[in-house]
Amino acid sequence: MVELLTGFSLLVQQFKALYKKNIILSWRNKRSTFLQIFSSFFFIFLIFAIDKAINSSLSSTTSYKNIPDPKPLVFPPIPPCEDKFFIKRPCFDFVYSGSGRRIESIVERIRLNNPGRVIPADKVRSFQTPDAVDAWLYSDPMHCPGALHFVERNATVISYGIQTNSTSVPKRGRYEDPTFKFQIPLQIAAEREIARSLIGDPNFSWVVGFKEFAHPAVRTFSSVGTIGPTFFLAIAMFGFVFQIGSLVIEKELKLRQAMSIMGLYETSYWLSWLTWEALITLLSSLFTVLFGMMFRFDFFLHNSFAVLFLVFFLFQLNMIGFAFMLSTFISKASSSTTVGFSIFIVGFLTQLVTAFGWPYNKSTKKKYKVLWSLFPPNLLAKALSLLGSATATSEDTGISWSTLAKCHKDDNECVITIADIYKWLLATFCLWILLAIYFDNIIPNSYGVRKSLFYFLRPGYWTGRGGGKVEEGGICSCTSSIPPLEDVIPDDEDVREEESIVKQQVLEGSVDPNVSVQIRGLAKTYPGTINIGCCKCSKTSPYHALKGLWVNFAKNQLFCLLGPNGAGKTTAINCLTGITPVTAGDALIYGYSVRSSVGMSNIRRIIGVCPQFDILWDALSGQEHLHLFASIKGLPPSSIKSVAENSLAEVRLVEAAKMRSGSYSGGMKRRLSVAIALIGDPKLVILDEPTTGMDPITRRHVWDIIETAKKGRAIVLTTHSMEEADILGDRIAIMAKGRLRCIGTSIRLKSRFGTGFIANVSFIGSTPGQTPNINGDAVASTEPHREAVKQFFKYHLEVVPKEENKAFLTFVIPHEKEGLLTRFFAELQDREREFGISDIQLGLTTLEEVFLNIAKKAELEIAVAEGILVTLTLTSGQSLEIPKGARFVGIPGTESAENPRGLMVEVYWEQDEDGVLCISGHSPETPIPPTVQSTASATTDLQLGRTGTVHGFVIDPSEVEGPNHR
Ligand SMILES: Nc1ncnc2c1ncn2[C@@H]1O[C@H](COP(=O)(O)OP(=O)(O)OP(=O)(O)O)[C@@H](O)[C@H]1O
Repeated sequence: MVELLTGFSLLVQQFKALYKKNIILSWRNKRSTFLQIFSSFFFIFLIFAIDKAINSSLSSTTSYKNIPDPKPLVFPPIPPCEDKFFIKRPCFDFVYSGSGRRIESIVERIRLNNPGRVIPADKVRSFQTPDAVDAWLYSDPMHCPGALHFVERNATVISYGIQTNSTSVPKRGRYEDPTFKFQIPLQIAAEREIARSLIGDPNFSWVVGFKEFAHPAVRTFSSVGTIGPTFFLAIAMFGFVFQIGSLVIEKELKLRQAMSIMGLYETSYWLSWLTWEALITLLSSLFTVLFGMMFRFDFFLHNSFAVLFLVFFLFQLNMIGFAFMLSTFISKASSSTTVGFSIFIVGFLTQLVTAFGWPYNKSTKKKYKVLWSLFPPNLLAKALSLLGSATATSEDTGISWSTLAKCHKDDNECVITIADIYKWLLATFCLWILLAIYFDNIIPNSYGVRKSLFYFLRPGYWTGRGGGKVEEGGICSCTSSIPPLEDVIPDDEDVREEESIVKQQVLEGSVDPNVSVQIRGLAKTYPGTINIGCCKCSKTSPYHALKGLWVNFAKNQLFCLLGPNGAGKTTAINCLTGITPVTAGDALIYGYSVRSSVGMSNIRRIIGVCPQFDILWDALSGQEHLHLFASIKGLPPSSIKSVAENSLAEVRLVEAAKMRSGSYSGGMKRRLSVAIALIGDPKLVILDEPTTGMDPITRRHVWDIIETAKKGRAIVLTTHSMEEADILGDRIAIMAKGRLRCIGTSIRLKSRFGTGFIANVSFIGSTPGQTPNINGDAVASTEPHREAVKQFFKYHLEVVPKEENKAFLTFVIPHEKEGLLTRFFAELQDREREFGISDIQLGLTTLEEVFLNIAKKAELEIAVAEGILVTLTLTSGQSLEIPKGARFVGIPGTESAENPRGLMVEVYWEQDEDGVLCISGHSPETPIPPTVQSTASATTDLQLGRTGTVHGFVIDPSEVEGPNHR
């Protein structure tokens, strides 16, 4: 036997294998990995394009340009009113108030002497008083950019006033400056003409020049700092959505569960994802900064490379941690895009709020800052705004490693620095990871299993001794009380005997060395839950899926568990593999208890499981699956390759070894699952319906593999194929409704539960060659023959037909009549012509029949216990209400002189595809035999039912068939 790795070396091996799996998955999913790493190029290009558009709209403003040597602006003219942004036509270049000849002449000269353009007379409007101007401006807004108010005080004094619309109005991204555009030209014109008028020289030289400061270009708008947060959030969203998707899909497809059963350490699992995503994030951040530099943004060129890189890296890492945490709440991978989109929208809005200065200012309380900083996009917005304002002008040197913890010298509202943001991002990242692990443990998994809210307070959790204790049901739902399980003594003698052997061994504390698994009264009740929703409460009642199993599985043997759907087979397997906790009882696997966490971790090392549904990664090949599971199992690294090769050869997948399992056929997937279950030489192999979906050739091949695998180990197999059970099973048990109904070898079951021999008699005139005429004469002619044959069977073998129709009769002949059969059939054959028989078929009972009988019996048991009534419609048209499952039913009111005890029918029951019992037909009405005690007169069941239907009365089959008849 191979020595498996343990402890730290196993953890490292598992980590490496999972890390490799993540690399392969990312490589096979190139498009999303490419987007994760390089999407920054696209977004930075967008920022670049937006920046260019903004720059071109700002290029006409002087603040944008470097002005080392400003030009003087001489005689700025009064512009035409149409030049004003947003003007209503007709408009006036200016209006004025004041009266008198001198004022009129001043206005006249302003018009005529306007530099470069004479202002037309109809473009100037006069008013008597300033109040009149105001009234006009108020009632006709936006028809004029400025007004002059003249007052002639005396011959040497003329005063004037100016009004302009000081609102700076934007147009196509530019702003109008009313002071320079309207106010100053009006002022110069008014003063010039007043001076000339007072001096009396109309040509008096009046030169006024304006000159702005020499200044470097000022970038009051940082594209990266302003629109960057949204774009960089979008970049991070790729990684965020892919990460949630990857984690949830492994949960949804139960891949994680499968790895856990194989003995996967949680630490390896989380570490493998974390380190891989950290690497992708690192590359993505590196390229973000490099692309930013490539597009020559001051933001990227002037701030230190390391500072920028850390901002993007820590932010994206934080988002990955956030994704880890959110993934614990999501159960469907398809929801990850919706979650990502919602986070993006919320992030966009909160980043807007952050950009407006809230809550990172001195007046906002600290608690709001703390709360706000818990959402990573807000920290990014703040960091980018700090880095943006640190590179606003060419004078600003940006933020370097040494100024990381310092506020910008002009920032009076500085409450947070880049260094603080780093600390916040790191701290919240750790918080998300811890919360992810915590929620992962306390939120019920797909089997409804979770740990208690305070599981981490148990010392056993940290020491590995007793920390595996789990609970069932949601956190916000209370489980209803579980009704006790009644102690039922099994009907079947073999099951009773098996139970007493196990109980005896438990009592004596003796361990049979030939026993691999000892199941000791294993019971499983799924707790009913009361889910308290916002509008209504939903309640489910507890369900006893396993009602106390006592059984030993021997070594070197295949134990086959059969049972109808819902019998509890998978539940039993899940209890053995630790997927679901047991409610009562225990199971020892090679001496280790499934109830103890230490026992369970030992069990995981010695079992291999092929689950009911294939649990495989579509993107991994068969070979990669085997390498991964062999590593998780702890096989020494040197042996993994050869073990995988042998396994592939065993299941005939060598040629498909390198093909992705997504392209495997159903049968190939099942074979791969069987190979995974057998890897690492497990001492107990559990195969849950391993041959489902296989063609007969492949199935036979897998049977060979299983047969070979029996040596040296115990195998538990569940199947719905009776042939498979018959061929492979050394011991077979049939379960129904959570209990073992029978146990033993195939032959024993057939002889005990098989109905014996089945004889099928068909009649001349009913076969295709002898099709009856349209009136059914030929069929009608079989009636006397059928009666004669029935009498013949009744007389010689004491059997009545199990099934009959116009074409044939089916008789079940019990085993004890075996001795009479040779003579009986010889005679029947001799009288074939006389009886109008066309064919006689005789067959042995099959395991399938045993199965159907047991399943039906269990169903009847439940039906009788529940006392459900169903309606039986007789051929006469009369309806009877009878208990579900009743076989012989007496018809009330049929007593006559001829039949003093009345008439009865035998009801035939069958199970539909859901296993529910329904009536398939009934025998002709026959007189109730005198041996029957319970008749209509003896029962009180004669009254009319609720619906007015008559109740039939149940007759004990033993009274009809006699005590020896089964
Ligand atoms: N998590 C659960 N919560 C409540 N009831 C459950 C749960 N899992 C299984 N059951 C119920 O327990 C019963 C046994 O289910 P189980 O899956 O063990 O049957 P099975 O014998 O494996 O059937 P199949 O042949 O269809 O696989 C079923 O009635 C099922 O509805």
